[in-house]
Order: sequence, then C-alpha cells, then structure tokens
Amino acid sequence: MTDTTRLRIAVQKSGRLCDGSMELLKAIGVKLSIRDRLLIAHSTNLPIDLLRVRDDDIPGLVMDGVVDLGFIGENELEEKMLERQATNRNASYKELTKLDFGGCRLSIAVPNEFNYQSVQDFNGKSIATTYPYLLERYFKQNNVDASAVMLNGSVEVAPRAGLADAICDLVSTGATLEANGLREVQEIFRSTAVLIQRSGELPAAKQALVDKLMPRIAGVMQAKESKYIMLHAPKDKLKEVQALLPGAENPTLLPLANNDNTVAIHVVCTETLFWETMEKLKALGCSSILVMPIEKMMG
Ligand SMILES: Nc1ncnc2c1ncn2[C@@H]1O[C@H](COP(=O)(O)OP(=O)(O)OP(=O)(O)O)[C@@H](O)[C@H]1O
Ligand SMILES: O=P(O)(O)OC[C@H]1O[C@H](OP(=O)(O)OP(=O)(O)O)[C@H](O)[C@@H]1O
Ligand SMILES: [Mg+2]
Repeated sequence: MTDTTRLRIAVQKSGRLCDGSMELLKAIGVKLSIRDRLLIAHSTNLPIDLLRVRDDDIPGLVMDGVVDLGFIGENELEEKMLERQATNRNASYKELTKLDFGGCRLSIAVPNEFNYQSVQDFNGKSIATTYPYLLERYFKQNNVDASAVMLNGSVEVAPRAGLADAICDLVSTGATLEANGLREVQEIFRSTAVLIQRSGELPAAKQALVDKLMPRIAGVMQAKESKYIMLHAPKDKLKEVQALLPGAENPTLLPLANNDNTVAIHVVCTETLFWETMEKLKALGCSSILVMPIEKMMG
C-alpha cells in the first residue's frame, strides 16, 4: 500500500527538466536516495516521495490526483490540458510557481528552400509535431487550414523523409534546426518549467509542507539572480557609486583602517553586475571590487 501521508512529487526521470528539478529539490533541503532503475525515490529527511516518469505523463498524473505536485514544461502542460479538455477529462491543476529552467519556444520551422512569406503559406500543408493540440489551436486562431502529423520523436527529419512539409518543435539555441536544414519562421508558444499542484485540498500536513517549501524555492531562485558585492569607494563619490549598483538597497558602509577618504561598501544586488558596470565603478575611483555568489536568501 502506498503511504498517502507523504507528499508525492512527479519529476522527469531523464531529459531536459531532470537536472533542474533535482538540483532545486536538493537546494531546498530535500535529501533523496535515488536508485537509477527505480520509479520511486524516497526522501530520507522529509515525508516526500518522488515519482520519476516521462515528462508526457506528468500533467495527467497531477490532473488525475495521482501525485500532489509535478515539475513540468508549460508546453507539455498546455498540450495535455487541451487534449484532456477535448476528450472531456479533468484538466484542472494549480500553478505554484514558474521556475528558472526549461526555457524554450515551440516554433514552426520550414526547410531552407521553402519560400515562406506568411502563416497563410501553410494552407493545405502538413506539419509534423509532438504538439498537435497547440499547433491546431494556433492554426485555428490564424484561419489556416493545415494538417498536423503526430510524431513522438525525430520530428526534425520529417520533411527530409517526405512525411511532412514543415515541422513544429521545441527550439532553444536553434542548433537542431540548423543541423537539419530547417529555418524557424513562426514562434507559437513560449515555455518555461513550472511547479504545479493537483486541484482540490491537500491534507493539512501535506499543505503545511508545501507552504514550507515554497518560500525556500523563491529564496533559491532569488539567490541565483543576486550577488554579494564588496568594494572600496571614495567617500565623495558614494551617490554615483550607489546609482551604478543594480537593485541595491541600503548598502553597509564600513570605515577602512588608516584611510579617511575611502569606505568599504557591502551590498546585495538583485541583478548581475556586468563588466561594463565594474569598469564604470573603477573609473569613479573604486577599487577591490568583488562580486560573490549567494547560496540562499530569506527575506
Ligand atoms: N532545448 C531545450 N532547452 C530548454 N528546455 C527544453 C529544451 N527542449 C525541451 N525543453 C523542455 O524540457 C521538456 C522535456 O524535454 P525532453 O527533450 O527532455 O523531453 P522528452 O524527450 O519528451 O523526454 P521524456 O523521455 O521524459 O518524454 C520539454 O517539454 C520542454 O519543456
Ligand atoms: O534549439 P536546440 O538548442 O537545438 O534545442 C532543441 C532541441 O532540444 C530538444 O530535444 P533534446 O535535445 O532534449 O532531445 P530529444 O529530441 O531526444 O528530446 C527539442 O526537442 C529539440 O529537438
Ligand atoms: Mg516526453
């Protein structure tokens, strides 16, 4: 019998979302004992079980209430939602937070020799994709009469293999398209990984655990974007120096031994400090400029 008191979280077993999800769980203090072959992994320090599955299965597991939470790409989530709505199955869930990994776009791409002018060029054409519902919604919105050819993998070889005129697939750097002689012509959906929860109420203890973990997730993501900055600055340039530091509030000013004209500034910046800004600080007379990563943050 499965233990229903433990929070069940679905994660992709291997693939583009796996590292981001597992690193995040580790960073928020969930210790896991993973055995590669096994579908289920138990946390050794919290009442959490991980279900390690193919990403396609995650929206359905959450919508059917089989798991409490799931890490999933918005593209897959939206596709499965449309599919379930079309077949009168429950498609509800709650989005807890967007995540800072899994960023990509779903785009239509055509062979380099395809003379593309506008989306109307797809009338009467066939497009290979793993996301037929998202693609059909897009064509419907644009009054295009095209057909989707469903392929679960190797979508990018479909035009060369004579299976379709164009493709609609995920793109990040564009390297896959380029390697297959294809050109991105139309973005139809922008996606990032998200953490979702099943709809309906969780038992109080599970909800309390989710409520404890969510600020930790926010803290980890905020820490990744933030930097701890230390520098020495001329006292008479403090205003100018502060104006250059992105998202910095209330810096700490510390006196320096045997130097009345200079102070040390310690500050947390909520954005990356670019080389250009460091060069401007130097030009103002600042020295010993250090930019350090922050591991965790709490308000
Ligand atoms: N190039 C990319 N860069 C960033 N994120 C991506 C990229 N490709 C896909 N993703 C995101 O990661 C999710 C999983 O992609 P992946 O290629 O690992 O899926 P898959 O081959 O369907 O894996 P599975 O075996 O679990 O079904 C995608 O649905 C998308 O949200
Ligand atoms: O624009 P790019 O940076 O080239 O990324 C896009 C590729 O990444 C994903 O596949 P992945 O590499 O995860 O392999 P898969 O096809 O086996 O899922 C996606 O399905 C594209 O094929
Ligand atoms: Mg998949």
